[in-house]
Amino acid sequence: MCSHQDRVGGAARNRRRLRALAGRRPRARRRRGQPVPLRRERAVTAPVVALRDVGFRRNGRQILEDVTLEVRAGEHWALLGPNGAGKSTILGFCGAVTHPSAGTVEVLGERLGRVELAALRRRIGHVNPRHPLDSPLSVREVALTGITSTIELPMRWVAAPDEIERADAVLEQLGLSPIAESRWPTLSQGERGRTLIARALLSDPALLLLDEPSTGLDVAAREQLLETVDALERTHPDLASILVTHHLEELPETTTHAVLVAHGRITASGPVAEVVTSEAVSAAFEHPIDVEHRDGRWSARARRRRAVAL
Ligand SMILES: Nc1ncnc2c1ncn2[C@@H]1O[C@H](COP(=O)(O)OP(=O)(O)OP(=O)(O)O)[C@@H](O)[C@H]1O
Repeated sequence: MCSHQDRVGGAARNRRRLRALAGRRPRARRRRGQPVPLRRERAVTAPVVALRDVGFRRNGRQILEDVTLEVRAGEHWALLGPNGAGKSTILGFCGAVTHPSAGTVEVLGERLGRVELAALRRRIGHVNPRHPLDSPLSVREVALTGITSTIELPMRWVAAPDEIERADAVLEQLGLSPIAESRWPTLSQGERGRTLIARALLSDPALLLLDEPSTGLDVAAREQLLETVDALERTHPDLASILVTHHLEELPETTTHAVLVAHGRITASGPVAEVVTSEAVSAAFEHPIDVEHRDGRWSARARRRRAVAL
């Protein structure tokens, strides 16, 4: 006959054995008075961007109304819609550039209006194809301006050896090492785009904003840029991104969610396969559009409303 102690010990051993079989670790015992730890799934899925009932009014005109959107770590959103729909204005909130006229915007857990925008912007990677750089900085130097959060290299600023090492590691990741010494004015549009992604990553952001990153790229350069964006899912798994485009062909394969905007309102939002459909896209663009999804890539063909009489 076994004692109570033995039975308890045996039960504990059994539990440990069962946990080991299930590949689970024993739960750490919490002392009385210690704070309850965040559950893993809650910590991982806390929104990186949260827009709630956002409105934006300028010069007596309602530009955005009732915009609600949540982007979480590891999600890659596409922001789609016709010209003038309000995409850049929404991106302006996500990038801590613009304050809303109504509703609330939280970026990286900070409420706009209660935080210094410039400090918040330093934690956001922003890829803008109209990057206003004038000096002939090298690719490595442009990437390093991601650390200083400036367009030009600040006077008398010298990168520390570990910063140069980090910059070179990111350039290597993005296939830019062979042109690390090339000067900005001599770069092709595609090389510039990838250099700006390197610059954005150097600020070690939790959020990456890509504002029409394929603008001005030929079809091959566009594919290289999209490959670079797709690789981020592997190299930066917790990064959240929002990409603005008019063209479904410019959606990276790793796009997880999409939001359609028309006339300042969200017309559809959610997992990309549910949102990027012929019906939803046609409704947002107010035009019949056939959407296709093949081999991970999207394409759209606008139908003519009526046959042209010859
Ligand atoms: N600060 C502002 N003052 C006045 N009007 C503005 C302001 N910002 C945006 N708008 C107007 O709001 C509308 C939405 O602009 P926004 O740039 O967000 O659209 P978009 O979807 O990005 O357009 P596009 O695809 O053409 O770049 C446009 O009609 C624009 O003229």
